[in-house]
Amino acid sequence: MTDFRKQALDYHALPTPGKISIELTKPAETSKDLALAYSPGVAEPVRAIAENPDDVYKYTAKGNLVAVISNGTAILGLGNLGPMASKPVMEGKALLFKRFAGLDAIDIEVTHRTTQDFINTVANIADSFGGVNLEDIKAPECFEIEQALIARCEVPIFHDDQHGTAIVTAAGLLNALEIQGKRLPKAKIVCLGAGAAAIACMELLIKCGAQRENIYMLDSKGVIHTRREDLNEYKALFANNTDKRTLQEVITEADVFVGVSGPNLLSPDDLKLMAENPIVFACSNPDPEIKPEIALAARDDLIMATGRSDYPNQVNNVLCFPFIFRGALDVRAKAINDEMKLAAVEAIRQLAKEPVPAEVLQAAGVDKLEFGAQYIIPKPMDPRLRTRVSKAVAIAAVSSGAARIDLPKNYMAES
Ligand SMILES: O=C([O-])CC(=O)C(=O)O
Ligand SMILES: [Mg+2]
Repeated sequence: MTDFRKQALDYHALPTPGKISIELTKPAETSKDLALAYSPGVAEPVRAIAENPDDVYKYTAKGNLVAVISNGTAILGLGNLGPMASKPVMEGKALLFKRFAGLDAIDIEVTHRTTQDFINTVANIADSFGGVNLEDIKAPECFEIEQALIARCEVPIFHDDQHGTAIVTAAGLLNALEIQGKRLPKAKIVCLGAGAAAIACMELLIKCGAQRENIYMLDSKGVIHTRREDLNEYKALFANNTDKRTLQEVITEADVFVGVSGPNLLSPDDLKLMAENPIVFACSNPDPEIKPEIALAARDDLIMATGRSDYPNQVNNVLCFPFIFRGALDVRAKAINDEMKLAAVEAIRQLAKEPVPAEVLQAAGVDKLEFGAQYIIPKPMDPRLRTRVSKAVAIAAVSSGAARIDLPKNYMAES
């Protein structure tokens, strides 16, 4: 067993199995405490909520609680490994919600027969939470699931692998293009992968100014083009009217490569075909489409990002999901809409242009971080993400009509 593998397994196993637990927020020591916490005192908030449903936010933990729900059908870039194998990732998301946004999160892994079964399960429990983060659910079912749940639920439903990934990709890519002296409306973009993250990333890039006809998406069968007859309705939106069929043909003179597929699918020779000053986001987790050291050896005019914590430029939905939920829950948003997503893109993007505090440099283990090829996007442990992104999202929720309450006083004021 490699050293790192053992460390990772020990981290999860010792001293207590798993990464999360539940703690109490009220005293529960004396008979008096128990009389308040449980019978008979608990009857009082029961009656209050029965009379006024919004009181659930006043008397329970709902307003600070997120459900992280998966069926394990697309765990990271590892594939369909089942609900229980997804549990470490879902606990990991709960850890990140708590660590970065102070939100309590609980993982729920659903075993189901039909897609409708999964939808019913989630819809029937969604009200217990302030919001639902759907995670690692395979395409194309994930699209139908998210749409059905948004229609049925009163709390925000957010498929992280679609929108979290898309928001962070858009923020990083807009900055990388700026550094490379390029513009999104002109950029030729190759997207390797046609799953949840791919479709959502490209749709959001189009909302940010990319041209649909400049996008070449590839699935396991090659370029998605208008003459293919095997496309589902989501892939069909990206069918390009082209006679190019291979990765090598479409990546020639491309400005941007976005990989949301699997490990080692981009070769140094492919990379050499790209236009000058290219941008490569190799975001498959845990193993990118090309390793940064290999990519940078092939091209020195490259801006390179991965989904991982151990290289510069981590384009990973961790920069988004804790904060978009923080902002949404703090104004009791009914949904997470496009206005809120675009506000998150802009807030993440702008933060990378500001001087980096010493504590962030220390946590990142580097002496310097300055907006440029090695620093296109903030670090996950930057505490300003919480204030900036959550605030931008909450304001957008209020102004777009998704919020059920106004911004709290002095919301996310920075000290
Ligand atoms: O977990 C991560 O690092 C990012 C993510 O959502 C995925 O790859 O599915
Ligand atoms: Mg995921």
